[in-house]
Amino acid sequence: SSHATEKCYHKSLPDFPPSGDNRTIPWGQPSMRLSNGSTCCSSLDQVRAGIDDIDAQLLALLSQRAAYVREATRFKATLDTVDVPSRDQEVIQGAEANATRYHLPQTIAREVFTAIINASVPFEDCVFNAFDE
Ligand SMILES: C=C(O[C@@H]1C=C(C(=O)O)C=C[C@H]1O)C(=O)O
Repeated sequence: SSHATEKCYHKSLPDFPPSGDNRTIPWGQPSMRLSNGSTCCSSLDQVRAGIDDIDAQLLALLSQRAAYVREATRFKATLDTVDVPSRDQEVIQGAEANATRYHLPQTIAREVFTAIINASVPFEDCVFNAFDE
C-alpha cells in the first residue's frame, strides 16, 4: 500500500529508530472516514468520544461471546477438558489471519484474541465448578 502507516498493520511491526520529533499538533491530516460521510477527527475529545462508543459496542459483543462460552461448558464432561488448546489456537490464528480484510492491525487482533481466550478459559472453569445438579 502507498500509505505510510500501512507498515503498522502487519503481524510483525517494523523497527524504527526512536523518534526525537517534537511536532506542532495536530500534525498530518484527518484520515478516518465516518459512516455519515464526514472525515474524522478534529480534536482528541472527538477521538475519545468515538472510542467510548466503540468500547460500549465491544462490551455488548463480549457479553454475547461469554454467554456462548458458558453454553460450551455444558458439552464438557470434566474440568480437565474445558480448555481445548487446539481450538484456542484456531481462534487466535483465525483472528490474526482475517484482520487484514477488516483493516485491523494484525498485532491488535492477535493480542486481543489471546486476552479473550486467557480470560474465557478461567471463566469456563468457574462455570464448570459452580454447577450443582
Ligand atoms: C468455548 C469453548 O471452550 C473454551 C473456550 C474457547 C473460546 O473462548 O473461544 C475456546 C476453546 C476452549 O478452550 C470451546 O471449546 O469451543
